[in-house]
Order: sequence, then structure tokens, then C-alpha cells
Amino acid sequence: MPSPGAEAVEVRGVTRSFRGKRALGPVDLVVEPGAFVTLVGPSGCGKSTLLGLIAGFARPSDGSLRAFGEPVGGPDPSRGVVFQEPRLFPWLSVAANVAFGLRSLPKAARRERVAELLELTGLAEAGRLRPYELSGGMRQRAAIARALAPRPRLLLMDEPFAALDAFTRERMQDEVRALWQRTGTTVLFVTHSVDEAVYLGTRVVALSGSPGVIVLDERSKLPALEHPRADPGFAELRERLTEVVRAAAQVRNGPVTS
Ligand SMILES: Nc1ncnc2c1ncn2[C@@H]1O[C@H](COP(=O)(O)OP(=O)(O)OP(=O)(O)O)[C@@H](O)[C@H]1O
Repeated sequence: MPSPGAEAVEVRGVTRSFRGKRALGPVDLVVEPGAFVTLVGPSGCGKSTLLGLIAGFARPSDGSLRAFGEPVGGPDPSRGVVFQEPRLFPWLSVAANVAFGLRSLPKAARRERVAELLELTGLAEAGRLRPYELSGGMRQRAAIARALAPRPRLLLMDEPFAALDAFTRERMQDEVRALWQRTGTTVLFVTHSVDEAVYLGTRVVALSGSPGVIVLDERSKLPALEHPRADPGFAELRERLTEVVRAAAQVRNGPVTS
């Protein structure tokens, strides 16, 4: 059982190596419940690796990970994951995709929860459709609805809007911000976009180049504002973060460390 009052995520001294070469870490990251953490960094710095470790898809080479006080031993419904490509089951309707993680619920409760999620993600009219009949934005919303279905305490999002056009992406950013405000779920959100990181993050974390270590970790009040982009702090943080990410991208692969 998750411990009440525990941190949402505790990453302590975590590293991950592939074929003897360190790709990530050491990383220490403690995330408080309810935070929206955005994680940025140059391509290949280990953002997805870190998210995958927190999801429980892989084990760290060193260090420890906890989620809500419990050691991460493998994937768990309390940690929902949304990927860049929606990964829906093409042969199932949108509603059946959303219901997938709810098989343990009685039928009536499952139906009610699916309807609630479709409503929450703006898909109330699309429940009977198959994924191929949806637009890219709708597909990603269905994937988010599916991830939220088992009421995860932690939502891990790996560049969820990278494949969307700019207009849809902005709309989805607002939607995910509203969902986070409404559900109180702790979110860890990987993105390549500095703008997106600053717009969404109550905490903005940047990783350096390979091996990825944290080079910036900053709390922000911008997502709580009605119009974050209109605040002078927005341009300031975006500029600083751009510099950090640019400098991190210069860092070439270091020596083999483990
Ligand atoms: N399963 C694996 N086997 C071998 N190397 C891997 C594996 N997974 C990741 N890597 C390597 O680890 C490094 C970090 O990869 P990762 O995908 O975590 O980076 P990223 O920051 O998410 O990149 P991007 O922004 O391009 O998605 C890369 O050099 C990658 O090639």
C-alpha cells in the first residue's frame, strides 16, 4: 500500500548503463505530490530512460526508486504512462480502449468510469469509434483517458504531443493542464520543447547531454496563472532554459564510467 504523506517520486543515486556505457545519472530527484514536473534536455540525454525507470519498465544499474513510498519493482496501474504515439488497440473501440485497465471493476461501474473519462477528455461522442477514425489529437486524448482510467497517482508522459501539429499541440497543452488541475495527479512530462516545459511545469528540470544529469531544477508559479505566456517571468525562464539546454547539447559523450 502506498504510504500517506510520502513523496510522489524519490529517485536516489540512479544510473543506467547500456553495454558498459553510462547513459543516465547519477540522478537524484524528489517530487512532491501534485507537482507537474517537466523534463527537458537534448536528444539522447536519457529523458525516456529516466521515465521508463520510474514507470518500472527497466531496473536502474545503480540507486533506488520509490513512488509514493513504495519501491518501484515493475509497472503498476498506480503509474499511468502516455507515449508519443498513442499505442491504442486498433481493433477495439475508443471506449473499450479506455476500459482496458478496468477489467476488475463490475460492468456498471466500468461503464460509468469510461463515460466519465470520455467526458473529461472531450471524447463523449467518440466512444464507439475505432482509433483509425480519430484525428491525431483525439487519439492522444484517448490514450490519456486510458492512462487515467485506473486513477493513477502518477502520470508519466513521454513527449505526448511531439507528433501533433502546432495548433492541436497548444490545445492539448491547455487540456492536460486543466486535467492536472482537476484530478490532482502528479505528472512527469518529458518534452523537447522549452516553451512547452515552461508553460506546463510547476517544476522544470533539465538534463545535460550524455550521461544525463540534472543541470537545472526550478520551481515555477507560471502554470497557476491564467495566461502564463503573458507573464514577464515566462520569457525569462524560457530564455534561461534555452541556454541551459543549448549548453547541455554541446556536451559530447563522456568517458565510459561503468
Ligand atoms: N535499450 C537500450 N539499449 C541500448 N541503448 C539504449 C537503450 N535505451 C536507451 N539507450 C541509449 O541511452 C541514451 C539515452 O536514451 P533516451 O531514449 O533515454 O534519451 P532521450 O533523452 O529520451 O532522447 P530523445 O529526446 O531523442 O527521445 C541514448 O544514447 C540511447 O541510445
